[in-house]
Amino acid sequence: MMIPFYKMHGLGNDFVVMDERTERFGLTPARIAALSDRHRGIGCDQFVVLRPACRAGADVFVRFFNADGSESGACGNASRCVADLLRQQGGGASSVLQTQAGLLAARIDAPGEVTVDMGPPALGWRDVPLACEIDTLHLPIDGDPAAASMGNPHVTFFMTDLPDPHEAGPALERHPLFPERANVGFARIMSRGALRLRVWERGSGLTLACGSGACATVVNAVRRGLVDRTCRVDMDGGSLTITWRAADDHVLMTGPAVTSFVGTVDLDGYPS
Ligand SMILES: N[C@@H](CCC[C@H](N)C(=O)O)C(=O)O
Repeated sequence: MMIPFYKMHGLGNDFVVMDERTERFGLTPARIAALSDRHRGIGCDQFVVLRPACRAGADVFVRFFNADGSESGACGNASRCVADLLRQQGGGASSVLQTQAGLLAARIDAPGEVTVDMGPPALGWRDVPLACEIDTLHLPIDGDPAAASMGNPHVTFFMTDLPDPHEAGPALERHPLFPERANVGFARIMSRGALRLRVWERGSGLTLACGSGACATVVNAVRRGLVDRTCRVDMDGGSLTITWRAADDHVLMTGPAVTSFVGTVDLDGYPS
């Protein structure tokens, strides 16, 4: 069964996008993990599945899966890519994405440049979630990290020297305090308006950029009084501009969305 897909990326955080709006392809977690494999499959950090929207006002229902086949409620970089894909397919300059974490409004600022309203962060211990009642601004873990949910769980370490995320990332992702695992951000404050970030992503490992991680890091940095509400986030793959709007508590993320190529894949060669 030959199935079309889009290969897209936001700052090098790369995606396979499959459109199941008219037909289902049997995309089980095992099949998604196999397709995401960089050596034996197509290869991507996240696998994105489009389905028909079932909420009023939404244009499409978007599901995000990590390279290991696990599902996430949010993916900032992929949200920008899907909004730009809808534009390429004849949609307008704005769209509404239905996700597991709620409705996200997206606006095309220019072709390939997108702002997504990622909604308000969730800052309660149950929201992240954490395993027990703890102040999310100071977790009892070496390095005094903070936690926040942007529809997915993030923990942020503020440091003067950034470590190699491969060293501490895997153990922190599965720390007992995070019952659903966590995305682990290592951030260095550069000024009130800029920070440097590397993220070890739950289910995918180190990526070149993490949109929801950039949002969570700015939220945590603002809560700690370290940066202003609009902040540039520099990652290995490039920069995003994040604004945590005081008026309504929403987090806005602006950055690029790129289509690398369109292809087809024979799904019969992959486990079902
Ligand atoms: N790359 C993403 C986040 C993808 C999901 C994450 N790994 C999770 O499991 O929550 C982004 O750009 O936000």
